[in-house]
Amino acid sequence: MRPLIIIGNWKMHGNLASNSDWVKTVCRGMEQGMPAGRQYAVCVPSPYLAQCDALIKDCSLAFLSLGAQDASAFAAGAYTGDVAASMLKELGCAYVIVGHSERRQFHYETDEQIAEKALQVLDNGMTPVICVGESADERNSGREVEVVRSQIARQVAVLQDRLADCLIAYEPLWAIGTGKVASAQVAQDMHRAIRLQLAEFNEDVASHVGILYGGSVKPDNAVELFAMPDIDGGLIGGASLNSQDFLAICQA
Ligand SMILES: O=C[C@H](O)COP(=O)(O)O
Repeated sequence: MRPLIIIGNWKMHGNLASNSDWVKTVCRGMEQGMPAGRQYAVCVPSPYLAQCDALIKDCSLAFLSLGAQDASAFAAGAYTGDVAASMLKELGCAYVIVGHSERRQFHYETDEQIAEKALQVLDNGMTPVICVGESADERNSGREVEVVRSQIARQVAVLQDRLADCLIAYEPLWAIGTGKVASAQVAQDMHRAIRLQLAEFNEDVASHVGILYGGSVKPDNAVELFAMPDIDGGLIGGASLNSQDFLAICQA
């Protein structure tokens, strides 16, 4: 049985004061009791990892972890501005998002680079959250499954059995930050397609991999999405910035 995993992604938002309020509010809310068997995390901007690590450790909830939003594809070296997976590990991260569509769009990341990043994250004992998803044009021209299959195939080619220790986040680009959530059935259909594709490679990997949905998840649509058999949780952007909304989604 795969656990439900809900991960907030603050993207490039936050400051020292608001981060502290957020973590303290979420911890207080979670201390009141959460549905059993779930895992939660928040992926914060790199400069705030140490701060948020200390705040999360202070509340010592075994089911709440810290995550990062990207890692270098290299272990160390002359890569100005990049952050190595080993550094993220030292700062308390359990999860690292790789290949978010905003990294693909603004930093021209390729599937091959994303797979190398995932390997670095795995080699340092953390869980990569590998993002895939199609654009509105690709869906409108009926190519959504083909596009996502090609992204997944490139991950399989590099990661092989190690995919069993990764999470995949299906995030249709047309649903990110737009308020246009994929219907639960549209999301389920793509999650199913991803799982079937993984099963073509290895049935054991397919049954173990958690596939999260991301794209305009809100407290009022989370229950229906998370009830789908192949949706194993969510990657939450905008709604994770509000501690009460994030808590409500975690409790959905
Ligand atoms: O990483 C999160 C996704 O990009 C979803 O963002 P959103 O919830 O603001 O649509």
